[in-house]
Amino acid sequence: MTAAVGDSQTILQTFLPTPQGAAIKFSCGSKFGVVFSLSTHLLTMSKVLVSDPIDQAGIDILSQVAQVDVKTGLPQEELIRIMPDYDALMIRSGTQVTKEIIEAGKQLKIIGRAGVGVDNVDVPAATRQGIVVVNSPEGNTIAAAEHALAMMLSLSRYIPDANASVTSGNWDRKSFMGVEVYKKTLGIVGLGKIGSHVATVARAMGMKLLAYDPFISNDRAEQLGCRLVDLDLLFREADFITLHIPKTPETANMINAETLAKMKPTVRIINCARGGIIDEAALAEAIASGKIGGAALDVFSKEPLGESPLLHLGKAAVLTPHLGASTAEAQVNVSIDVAEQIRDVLLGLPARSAVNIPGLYPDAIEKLRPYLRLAETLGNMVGQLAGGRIESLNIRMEGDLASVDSKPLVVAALKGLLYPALRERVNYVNAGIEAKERGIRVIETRDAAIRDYAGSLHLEAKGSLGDHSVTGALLGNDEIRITAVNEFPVNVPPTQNMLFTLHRDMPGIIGKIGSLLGSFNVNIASMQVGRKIVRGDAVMVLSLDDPLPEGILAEITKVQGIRDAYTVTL
Ligand SMILES: NC(=O)C1=CN([C@@H]2O[C@H](COP(=O)(O)OP(=O)(O)OC[C@H]3O[C@@H](n4cnc5c(N)ncnc54)[C@H](O)[C@@H]3O)[C@@H](O)[C@H]2O)C=CC1
Ligand SMILES: O=C(O)CCC(=O)C(=O)O
Repeated sequence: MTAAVGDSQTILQTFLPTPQGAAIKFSCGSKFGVVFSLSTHLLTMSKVLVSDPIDQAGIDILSQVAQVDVKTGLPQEELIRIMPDYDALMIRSGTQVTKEIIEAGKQLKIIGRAGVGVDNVDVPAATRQGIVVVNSPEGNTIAAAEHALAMMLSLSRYIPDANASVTSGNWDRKSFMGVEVYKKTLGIVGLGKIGSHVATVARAMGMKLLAYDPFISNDRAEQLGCRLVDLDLLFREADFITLHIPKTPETANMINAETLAKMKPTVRIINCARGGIIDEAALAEAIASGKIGGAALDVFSKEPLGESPLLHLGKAAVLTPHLGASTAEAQVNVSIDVAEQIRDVLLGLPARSAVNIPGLYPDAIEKLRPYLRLAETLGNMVGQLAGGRIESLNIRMEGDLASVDSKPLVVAALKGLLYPALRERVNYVNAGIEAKERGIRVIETRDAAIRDYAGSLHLEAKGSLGDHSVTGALLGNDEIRITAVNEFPVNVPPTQNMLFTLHRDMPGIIGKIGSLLGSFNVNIASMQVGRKIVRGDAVMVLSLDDPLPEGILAEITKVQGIRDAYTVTL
């Protein structure tokens, strides 16, 4: 059930994921008011669990709209136990959000990661359950880049060991002869946000820059003063190598015994990205045996690190406990960024940095919002017309829509298509995956030449009970119009209770349907017939004030000339 006050109604119906309850927006003087969940007839405030240390700035934002419980360092079993109470979970890198925790989150609508990497969240499990996962893609970029640079300089000048030596009462100037970074070659693996900032600063320090990133253009690399090369060449030529990539199946163990063997014996490796990108045993062995110069590591395969050969490498290794994002500024940034998104989702608004909603970025949403409603309505209608098992959904973007990013429209159409089967369990997060799991083939086509309306959408569902199509467009003020049903032209707004008939266009048929509905006390609000030729096949679309009583469809199909009849409830 979804209930809303004032203008938030549409937004809530459209965007609130898995609303086991309903969200109500109240105005109470603060910017957003308070969010309540209405479940089993009880009005309760939304609850957010913060399970890692998060800057107070974010907690203050969340407290305006929800009850916030800060409970850090909880064991998995305890998290699983308390998860059913919460609508949102906010974390840093400490909490491992496993499938079990997600499945326990029966009310959970959003997981907010106050940082970049979401590798501590089982995103596929969250997606499957329709839970939005958001992160803060830029809040700690500078902090992480500066940490990598600090690590590079610390390692090249042995600062941690020199400091330990002085604080132990020594004055040893011979043991800490370092190297300069000026005119040395820095190999940057991953030229995204953090890698780019590292490049900018390293260039200013007079370093020569090589970069490997298969998803970055030569132009962008050139702008940053980097030469894009293949990984092999980067490994062979770099004096320093710094990693700024996510951990993925492709990047796991990217630095291993074999790749280490290609590197200069003086090379120093910096990893402030993710543990597991380096084979730690192979790295420790390469440093201990003098095959490479050293390493500075902020991230590890297992955190906390515990016993490891990396602990016994003296000044050739600089280790920090995942501090890349640990600056006052970054923690405020990520906390606010993620708290705002959690607040928005609890209020039924879209999240700006959802990692598991395909193509639904704020700009796209704003531009497409009326068309998303259109796609969802048409999906819902065509699904109900087709009935049975849907084998494929063909979505044709027509007119102006032929040139827009179709992903959000496809997701919206699938959400509508699956709504009759899954009700509130389907949302923008899981519509794609739910369709795929049901074996529904999605075919997208475009036709800019169809110009009956500025932009229209045509959906055709092929299913076990037959094929049906609906076309729709928007009138000037964003009003939805159904403009064709099974290729028969009509012009009707969608309404809550609709009846469609496929029939032969012949005298008296409309009257018969009217009388029949009247005999069941069903009031007709409007009626329209679409036909291509006089006395040929036709479609009748009726808007009804009341839902059709049980059994009446069968009666309608007995009327002479009626081939089929369908109800659609929106
Ligand atoms: N130590 C810490 O506390 C922090 C660590 N990080 C980590 O730093 C890493 C980079 O973060 P951002 O720069 O914000 O991400 P980003 O997404 O802006 O950049 C990542 C880059 O890696 C590239 N890439 C992906 N797969 C690749 C592959 N197989 N080979 C080469 N390049 C590949 C992408 O094209 C992209 O340009 C992430 O793993 C993130 O989790 C981020 C913040 C703090
Ligand atoms: O939350 C943290 O301190 C870690 C940050 C991080 O690793 C990330 O943002 O990817």
